[in-house]
Amino acid sequence: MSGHGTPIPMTSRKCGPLNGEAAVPGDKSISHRALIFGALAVGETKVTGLLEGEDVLDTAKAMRAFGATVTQHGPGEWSVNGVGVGGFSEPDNVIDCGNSGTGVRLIMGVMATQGINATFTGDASLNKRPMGRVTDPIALFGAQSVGRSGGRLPMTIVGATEPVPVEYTVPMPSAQVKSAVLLAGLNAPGQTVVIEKEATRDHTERMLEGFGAEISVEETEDGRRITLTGQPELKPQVISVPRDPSSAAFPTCAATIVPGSEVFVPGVSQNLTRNGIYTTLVEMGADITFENERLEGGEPVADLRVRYAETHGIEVPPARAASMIDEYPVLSVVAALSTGKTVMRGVKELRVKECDRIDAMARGLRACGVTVEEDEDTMIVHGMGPGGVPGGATCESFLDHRIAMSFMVLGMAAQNPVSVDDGTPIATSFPVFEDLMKTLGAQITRDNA
Ligand SMILES: O=C(O)C1=C[C@@H](OP(=O)(O)O)[C@@H](O)[C@H](O)C1
Ligand SMILES: C=C(OP(=O)(O)O)C(=O)O
Repeated sequence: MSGHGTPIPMTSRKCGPLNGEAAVPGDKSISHRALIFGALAVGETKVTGLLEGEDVLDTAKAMRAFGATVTQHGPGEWSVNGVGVGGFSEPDNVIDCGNSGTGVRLIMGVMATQGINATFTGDASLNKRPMGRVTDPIALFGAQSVGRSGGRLPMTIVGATEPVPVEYTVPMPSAQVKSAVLLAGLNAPGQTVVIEKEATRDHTERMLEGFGAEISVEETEDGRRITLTGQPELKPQVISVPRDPSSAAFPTCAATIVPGSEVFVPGVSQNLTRNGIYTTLVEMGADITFENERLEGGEPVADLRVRYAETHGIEVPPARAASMIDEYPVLSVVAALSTGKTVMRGVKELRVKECDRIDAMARGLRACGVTVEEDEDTMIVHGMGPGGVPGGATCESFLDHRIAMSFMVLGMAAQNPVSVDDGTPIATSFPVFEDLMKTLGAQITRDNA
């Protein structure tokens, strides 16, 4: 697959103990939202700790194309001069969201009720992902869409000129869909209601409140019922983006499986809608201490101290899936190096990420000598115990950053080197992954350097 320039094959070799500090970049979900909400506020929003990964940079470009002024002042330090709710102008060109499902889906939601049209595209991975989950609800507001068959990008959205508010129950656990509907509701008069049966990451709700919108959340028998009053004036904010718990999962899992390791991972968001991986690792026997728990920019954060531990398989509760959805690939690596089997159910959403993540991990793990069972909604990894994975394969990353990073982590503890055919997608979410892991002691090489 192409989409990120010339592929860069990478290899990770068994290494000695990982030691030191792993200060991972800012949270990707919050970074996208900081730029989008900043673009909808009247005045200047200031952001520090913004993730400068490709996904977020594509959202920054998109916000400029819709009329906001987005400026970088220094590393992670940005400002956004917004145009106000309903103030987007029609872009002159196609909006390319690269590899980012979050970017395209949230932006489609925002522009869908602004009486303008826009055409969206992405890379070879994004153009395969389903957009019907957003175009269905935005049609209720009065927006129209025409894309490729199967609801795929490239796609044009004809925004509603006289949007009506809606009540919508999100049919799958998806923070992107929930957020797209809320963002569309922002420019509809009256109250838009979104119901989610299972709680998903709540950054949109928190940020809407922070920017001054009228929003309430009720826990009901049907799930979380979110009510938003449309057409508020959003007030610019000063946002400090916490470090990304999804990125932090990579050094955390690496330290857990490489004997003798001790790694300090500072300032990681412990938002309950995001921290399922840490609960799961602790249940598996990982040695993680949560130090200096505090609030930063309205998000709970902690410093993690992670030491090597022998881990064992567990049944991961399906109810936890939404809070760790992006971490199953790297969890399956820890599972392979644990004793006993790890059962992951309720994970079919993994099949519609940057690639089919169940299939990608199953293929790569099997090539490395691990037994994996799967069905549509389940992945079961038969652990080979500490040090027990043969490795020695080249795994496909399918334009998926999390798959590429997961196999790099596997290589650190497998008996033989593990390679990926292409490491370039890592730059979408964790551009400093390679350098950071090498500083800790990982042996990662670029094979065509
Ligand atoms: O809203 C967000 O920022 C995200 C939601 C999740 O996607 P879904 O909404 O498709 O589950 C997650 O996988 C993605 O990395 C980021
Ligand atoms: C699924 C992911 O991102 P997105 O849907 O934004 O492409 C991810 O980062 O793991």
